[in-house]
Amino acid sequence: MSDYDFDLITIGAGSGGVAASRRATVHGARVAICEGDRVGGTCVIRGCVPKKLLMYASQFADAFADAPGFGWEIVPPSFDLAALTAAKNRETARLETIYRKMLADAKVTLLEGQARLVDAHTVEVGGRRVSAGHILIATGGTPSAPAIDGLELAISSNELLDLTELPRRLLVLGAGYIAVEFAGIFAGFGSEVIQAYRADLPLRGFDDDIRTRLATAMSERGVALRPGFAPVKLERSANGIRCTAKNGEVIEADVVLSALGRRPNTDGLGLTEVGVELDAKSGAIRVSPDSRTTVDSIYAVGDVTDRAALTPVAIAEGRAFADTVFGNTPRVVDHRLIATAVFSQPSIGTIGLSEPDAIAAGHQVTVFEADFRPMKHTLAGRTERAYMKVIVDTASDKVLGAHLIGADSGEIIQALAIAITMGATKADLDRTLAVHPTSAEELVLLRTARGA
Ligand SMILES: Cc1cc2nc3c(=O)[nH]c(=O)nc-3n(C[C@H](O)[C@H](O)[C@H](O)COP(=O)(O)OP(=O)(O)OC[C@H]3O[C@@H](n4cnc5c(N)ncnc54)[C@H](O)[C@@H]3O)c2cc1C
Ligand SMILES: NC(=O)c1ccc[n+]([C@@H]2O[C@H](COP(=O)([O-])OP(=O)(O)OC[C@H]3O[C@@H](n4cnc5c(N)ncnc54)[C@H](O)[C@@H]3O)[C@@H](O)[C@H]2O)c1
Repeated sequence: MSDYDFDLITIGAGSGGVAASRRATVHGARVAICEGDRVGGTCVIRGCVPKKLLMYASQFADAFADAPGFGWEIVPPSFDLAALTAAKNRETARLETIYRKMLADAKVTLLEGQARLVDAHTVEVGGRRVSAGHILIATGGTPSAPAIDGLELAISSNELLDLTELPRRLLVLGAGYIAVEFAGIFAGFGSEVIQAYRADLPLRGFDDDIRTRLATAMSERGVALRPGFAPVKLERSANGIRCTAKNGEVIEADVVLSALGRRPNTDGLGLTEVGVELDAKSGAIRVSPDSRTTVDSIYAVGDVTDRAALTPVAIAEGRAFADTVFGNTPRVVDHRLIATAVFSQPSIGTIGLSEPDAIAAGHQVTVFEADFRPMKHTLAGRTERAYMKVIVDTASDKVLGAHLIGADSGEIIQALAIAITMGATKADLDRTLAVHPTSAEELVLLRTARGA
């Protein structure tokens, strides 16, 4: 028995913190977890889960619009955001109860309150001091607020998820995951959505063939895209909120969503005081590949380290930490091959290198692509197309990246990710029998290289 109260104190009961804490108890560690808000963290309470529930709700708009093509007669449907928000709140409350039970079942002590480091082994939380051999920082991130005059008039995704009244006009600022997902969701609900962003296309860093098709699909679905719009000022107007761009362009809306990125939650934790270094630019905790900070007894995982702000990554980092420190099985998470989905409408699934990144990494590439109208859209009368792109290393035939946009891409990419993580070659895709009739079968029917 050590002199410490616990073997591990985790700060933050979100995706990474809960996963690490539970895994540490499997290895016999005595664990406490501190949480200053709701157990479950961003993903469960104000991120992935409620967002996906809202996305499902939004997709009924497509179903109603498509149904007459399949013989259904639809009386004009109506939508009640207050009813949806209440249902969503019930579900997140249910999940929070499950998370609390999971911690209790694993014998993880929950210490409620904002935690702060006192020294390399001591944490203060809820007016009490507790000590541990190791401390894990898993405090996640929070919406960032760049220096834009009057930005406090805008709301973040946290508040948008709790609206009970549908805005007639919604202005979405930004073009990352959160911006495109919520622009699509609220357009489906029936709001007039304008999405304004600095770049030419949404989703910087994604393959350009996906970005251009997303912009087309969003515009066709009624989201008014305003590229080249760098917001500098928000102010109240007679009819709502007026947002002005650097070039003088003005957009007016009833509600403005600021989706201008997220920053690591490090304020007030006492990190630098005990010697934990932060990255000067991002403010994230600096960690080694095995999640160790600049203080030996303190580790950090998840969004607070700004490696890849995704739930499965936070969970994997948390478990790898626990296995390394308490399970005598040193291992690190490979951040090079991360599959991800953007729940835009239509959704995007992607893994591996984009075409420019593959070329920049020194690969000679062969590109295979399929651009087609999904079968369901024929009777529905939709013009929207689906697109799949597979990037292959010409010399080794290995698949370097796959990029999909179209219905169910967020689902399809998970199965493809298994093959690509195993090192699949294009020949492996070619010898796989198709599942017919599906959209996903196009992935094993790609015969002609682009430009061939
Ligand atoms: C709108 C939205 C949608 C998203 N959708 C997806 C998605 O579809 N798929 C996906 O993979 N990812 C998604 N993400 C990202 C995902 O939610 C995060 O990557 C993930 O939650 C990170 O987990 P974490 O453990 O690092 O932090 P978090 O889950 O943020 O947990 C951190 C916890 O620490 C607590 N905390 C902070 N400071 C203290 C303190 N001083 N004392 C005590 N407790 C503290 C917080 O209250 C919080 O509960 C989304 C994020 C947002 C905002
Ligand atoms: N489906 C998913 O997996 C999912 C969904 C939501 C969020 N997330 C995670 O959360 C992270 C954060 O998402 P996000 O959308 O908030 O951030 P992001 O970093 O993806 O996008 C931020 C956007 O804000 C813009 N921006 C930043 N500062 C600006 C300024 N001063 N003026 C104008 N524009 C500015 C950027 O150019 C970009 O378009 C994502 O990177 C992702 O890892 C994942």
